[in-house]
Formats: sequence, C-alpha cells, structure tokens
Amino acid sequence: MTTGRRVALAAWRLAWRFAARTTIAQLVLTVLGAGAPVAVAWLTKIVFDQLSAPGGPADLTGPIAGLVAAGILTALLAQVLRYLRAEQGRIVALAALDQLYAAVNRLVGLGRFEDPQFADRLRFARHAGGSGPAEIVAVSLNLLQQVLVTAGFVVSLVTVSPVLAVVVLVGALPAVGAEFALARRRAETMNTVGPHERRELFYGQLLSDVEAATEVRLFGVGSFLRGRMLGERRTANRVERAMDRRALSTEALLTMLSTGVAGGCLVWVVNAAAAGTVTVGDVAMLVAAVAAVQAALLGVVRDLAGAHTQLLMFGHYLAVVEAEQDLPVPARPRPVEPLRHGIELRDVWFRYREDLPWVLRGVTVTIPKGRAVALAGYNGAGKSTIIKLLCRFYDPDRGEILWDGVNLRDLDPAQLRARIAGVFQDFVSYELSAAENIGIGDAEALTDRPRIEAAARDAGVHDILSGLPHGYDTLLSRIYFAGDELNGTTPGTTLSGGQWQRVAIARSFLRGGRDLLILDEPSARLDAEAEHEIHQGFRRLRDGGTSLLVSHRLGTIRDADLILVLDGGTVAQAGRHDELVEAGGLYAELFSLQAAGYRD
Ligand SMILES: Nc1ncnc2c1ncn2[C@@H]1O[C@H](COP(=O)(O)OP(=O)(O)OP(=O)(O)O)[C@@H](O)[C@H]1O
Repeated sequence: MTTGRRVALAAWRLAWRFAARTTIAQLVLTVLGAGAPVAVAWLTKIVFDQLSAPGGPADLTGPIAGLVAAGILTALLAQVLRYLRAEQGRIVALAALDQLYAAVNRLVGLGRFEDPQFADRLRFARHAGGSGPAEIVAVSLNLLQQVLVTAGFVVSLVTVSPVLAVVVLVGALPAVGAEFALARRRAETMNTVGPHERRELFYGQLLSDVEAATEVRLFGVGSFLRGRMLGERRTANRVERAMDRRALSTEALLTMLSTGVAGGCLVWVVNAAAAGTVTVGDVAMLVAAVAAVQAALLGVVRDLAGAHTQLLMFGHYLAVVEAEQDLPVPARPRPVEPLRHGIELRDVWFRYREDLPWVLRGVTVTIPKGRAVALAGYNGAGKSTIIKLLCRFYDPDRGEILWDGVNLRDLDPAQLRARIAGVFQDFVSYELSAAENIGIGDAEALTDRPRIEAAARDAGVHDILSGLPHGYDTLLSRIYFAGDELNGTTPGTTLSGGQWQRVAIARSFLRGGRDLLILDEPSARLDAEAEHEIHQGFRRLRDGGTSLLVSHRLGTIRDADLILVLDGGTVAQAGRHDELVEAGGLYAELFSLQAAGYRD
C-alpha cells in the first residue's frame, strides 16, 4: 500500500472510530449535494426547451418547483455540511491530540527529544495532526462529490455531443498534471522551510521569554537575536516566494487553457443551435456542463493537491504516534522489587551519539543499599550522565546497569522510576500553583495538602509559600494570569532562584521512602544557612536509604559513605573523604582549592 493511501486510511479510521455518525451524515449529504447541480441543469434545459417549443410553453410548474427545491436544498446542504465538518473536526482533533501526546509520553528515553528530525515531525504533528484527519475526510468527500458531479455532467454532455464531452475532459488533463507537480513542490518547500521556522521560533521565544530578558538586555544582544530571527524568516520567505511564483505562472496558464476550451465549446454550440442541430435547452445544458465539469475537475485536482499536503502533515503525526520506543522495553518486564543489595554499573560505556566522543569509558561501581554515595569531578566529567543512565533515560552502549543483579533493560522503566526520588540539576519551575509545584512530585499527593505542606516544611519553604498572596494556591508564574475563582484575574507571583530550588527539593521530599534518592546539585542556588539545613534534611531523608549525590561543593559530600571521583570517563578515585584527602590526587586537589578559597 502506498504511503499516501495508508495515511488516508488511518485518517478515515480515526474519524470513523471517534465520529462515525457525523461521517455517515456527511457522506449522505455529499451524494445529495452532487446530484443537485446536475438536476438543476436538466430542469433548466426542460424549461428552455418548453419555452422555445413550436406550440408555445406547456405547464412549467413542475420544473420550476423542482428548480426552487434544488436551490433551497443546495444552500441548506452547504450549511449543514459546514456544521458537520466543524463538529467532526472538533471531535477528531481532540482524539488525535490525545493520541499524539499519549504517544509522546510513552517514549521511555530522552533520545528522540534530542533528535532534530523528530522535533520537526513533532512540530508538524502538533500543528496539523489534530485537524488533519477531519480535513482528509472532508477532502475525500469533496473529491467524491466532484467526481459524481463530473460523471453526471459528462453523461449529460454526451446527450448533446459526445465529441464535446471528450474535448472538455481532455482539456482538463494538463491541469491535473500541473497541479500534481505543484503539490509535490509545495510539500518539498514545507520540508525545506521547517527547520528555518523552528529556529525563527527559537529566536522569537528568546526575545520574548521572561527568563532570557535579563541577559538579553544586559548583554545588549536583542538586535543580534532579532537579526538572526529575521535571517531565518528571510530564508524561509525566499523558498516560499519561489514556490508561489511557480504556482502563479502555472495556474495562470491553466486558467487560460480552461477558458479557451470553454470558449471553443460555446462557439460550437451557438453555431449548432443557429443551424438547428441542437435545441436552446441543449445550449443551456452545455454552458452549465462545461463550467461545472471544468470547475469540478479543477476542484478534484486542487483537492488532491490539498490532500497531498494534508497527507504529508498527517503522515508526520502518524510517524510520531507510531514511533517505536527509542529504548527497547521488554514485553514482559520483570517486577522492580524493593532494593535489597544495591545498584551496580558494570563496565559501562556511553556516548550521546555515535559521532560524539565517549562520556563514560568503562565505569564499574556499586551503590550499596543503605549507603550515601557521592560523585565528584570536573564539569563535563559525566556525573549527570550516570544519573540519567540510572533512571534509564538512555541505555549504556556497552556494559550493563543492574538493580539487585537484574539488568535495567529487563525492568519496566515506569516501575523503576517510581522507586526513585530526586532533584535534578536543571529542575523545572512549573507555571502552576505553589501546591501543584510540590504535589507534582507524587501524582497521588497532588490534592493532599497536609503532605505537601509537610514536604515544604522539610525543604524550609513553608513560611515563604504560606506568605504568598493566596498561600499555596498562588500561581507561580510571571506570564500567566491566575484565572480561577479564587485568584480572579490577578497576575501570578514568582520566587527567587533559591526559593524555586527549595520547591524542587520539597518535590523530592514528597517522594520520601523511595529506594534511591538522586540529588544532582540540589543546593547550588541556596545560601549557606539554607544549604546546611537542606543537607540535614537530606540526611534524615536518606537515613537508612540509598542515595547518590552530585555536588561541586565538596563540603556537602564529605560525610558520604563512598565518594567516586570521575575523570576522563572513568572512576579515577574511590573512597571516603578522609581517605581521598590523604591519598592525594584529583579529589585532594579540588578540596584544597575550595578550602583555600574559603580561607583566603
Ligand atoms: N544530551 C546530550 N547530548 C550530547 N552531549 C551531551 C548531552 N548531555 C551531556 N552531554 C555531554 O556529555 C558530557 C558529560 O556531561 P554531564 O552533564 O554528564 O557532565 P557533569 O559531570 O554532570 O558536568 P557538570 O559538573 O558541569 O554538571 C559533556 O561533555 C556534555 O557536553
């Protein structure tokens, strides 16, 4: 099956599954709608023939009543069809949107999100995927209508002159070919323009993003970014302009061709009527038929061209919805049991892509249950990478990671992650209420205010949040209005960097009792007193539990049971703080540099 047909069938299947009734209703109205213009042409012919009949006109009540009924039906059908299309569009778009984001959520790893081609597909899918199925159905029904109209008029034309029927049909062929060629080019244009539009959007967002506003102003890079953004737009415009010019010249030629054919037919039929070989009614029929067949055929071609673009867009949607997992997930995963012995990285090699250098080169370490392990090392040494591998956002290229001896690849990633709590270096500040910002750490606790407040207390942020204009219900956002009943339309409030970090920490406290606590620079933005308090909190939280802490502030990891020093993609040193300081080497060097920094 060709890709186009497969995509069209998928769109129909979706429309059928979620909006069968509106689809059937449209189908019926489409067939009725196709009969109306043919009936009007025949009734007109009858009226004209009767008027010019030698014995004077017969009773015209029937044909006239038929014409009035056909006129009313045509107008009504168009309106009802428009409503049904919109309704079907709403129903199917909702289902398509749901399926799209369910598919995005299903992706286990992070790899696809970092793939530019996938990002482009996702953008197209988001943009057109929702409306795609309904539009494809509408285009298919339009096509059906045009084909029925054409067939009806061709049969009618044959009764006047079979030759003319052939001339009208053949005259439309170049238009069919040209419009198809244009459609293919339009699709290529969209693919070329896509990456430029994505970058244009990125620069536009930077220029309007509240987070970036400070640096953009301080560094005075607004004009630079605007220049880049306009550059991308200009490139996209150049490609689109070339396409539009080609379309303009082709369509102008096609219009002249169809007008020529219509004119030729008219001259012939008028001469034939003058010579008495055809009736006045035949002239009326031919004029209506030529116009209708040309319009219908051009409509068919344009619909097909439109369908081509829609199919391409919906093809991107399907590609996302049907995307295979970036990481293999076992059909029958082994249950993730509570950690009993520990997590082991065995000769782990990893790089983010084949064309990028190795980040980890044979890392072998054990994180024993109930122990606090810390990772230290230069920037870019691979500390966060180890954390991402432990959460199975990526798989090692070589070697394995074992949870009590079971390879992470054999576990269900969602179950594995349910056993992990953590604060990430690049934690998210959600544009949600303060309570939701914490509650999101454990979906079950989203409405459990006492638990949320207890977590906030442990993270030292309870007083700050309860002092906000609407307490925990305050929207933490600088860009959205709080639109709910409680807050009316007042703008949201935001927090300082350290306060946001405490909220992220509270989120992790909400997940207390998990088997593994991961802390990647959890206190980088905190003041000294807060850092001290928070680390006390972490100590309590990890007491008896297993934790992995990454911090450049070596003072915060000195009481870890095991410190691993990463260098050059391997574990260069391992031991307790005192042992490492005594042994000399990288850790001792980093520690004495930091200590000197505090003394000087
Ligand atoms: N998503 C990614 N795609 C490609 N390369 C990446 C990606 N994430 C990290 N890297 C690269 O992998 C290397 C290790 O990064 P990682 O974040 O693990 O270091 P780190 O030790 O945590 O550093 P830091 O102390 O600065 O946080 C770096 O060279 C980085 O550029």
